[in-house]
Amino acid sequence: MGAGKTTIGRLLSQTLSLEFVDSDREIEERAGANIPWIFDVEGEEGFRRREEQVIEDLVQRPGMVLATGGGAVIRDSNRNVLKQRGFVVYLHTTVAQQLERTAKDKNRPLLQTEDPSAVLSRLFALRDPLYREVASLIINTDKRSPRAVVNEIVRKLKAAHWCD
Ligand SMILES: Nc1ncnc2c1ncn2[C@@H]1O[C@H](COP(=O)(O)OP(=O)(O)O)[C@@H](O)[C@H]1O
Ligand SMILES: O=C(O)C1=C[C@@H](OP(=O)(O)O)[C@@H](O)[C@H](O)C1
Ligand SMILES: [Mg+2]
Repeated sequence: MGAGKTTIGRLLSQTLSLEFVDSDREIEERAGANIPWIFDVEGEEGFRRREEQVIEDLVQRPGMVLATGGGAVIRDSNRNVLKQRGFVVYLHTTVAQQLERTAKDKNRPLLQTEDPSAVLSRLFALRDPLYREVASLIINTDKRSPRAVVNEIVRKLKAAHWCD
């Protein structure tokens, strides 16, 4: 959360003239409800079920940029299809930077707690190995503009022959 998946994914898609989809937005559209509502009513488990279905569907589409939510890597099935179908970029970010970037946003239910820093640190410890397992590329986003990050991703995509 706050690594910049949505922001950088959108900018990357514009740069490459590809369709952009954010799995969180797709979940909200299909549910006709926002993420805080889904967490309230169905719990995190209900949200993860929806997320798995949406990712399974979206990875079938060719030639697109997909931004997932930060917890998508928890499920083996998501990691498998992402790895199989995509060039996966892990946007690596420190907890301090994540905190700064998410502080004012009330739309992340997991961070609506007394101590979001502790939550982010715990999630980072659990998820960092999973992001590494699925990543084709790891990029540090701390103190770097979205444009600089996108330019580096494009360079690496070209080197790996994923785009011209
Ligand atoms: N590299 C960056 N530098 C500065 N601000 C950023 C950067 N990437 C994202 N942001 C800002 O941080 C916030 C969270 O970004 P977002 O794209 O929603 O992250 P994610 O989808 O990974 O949770 C947004 O306000 C966005 O403008
Ligand atoms: O890390 C997580 O578990 C989550 C991250 C969120 O997406 P972003 O990573 O885009 O903020 C969103 O999917 C949901 O609030 C849960
Ligand atoms: Mg996002």
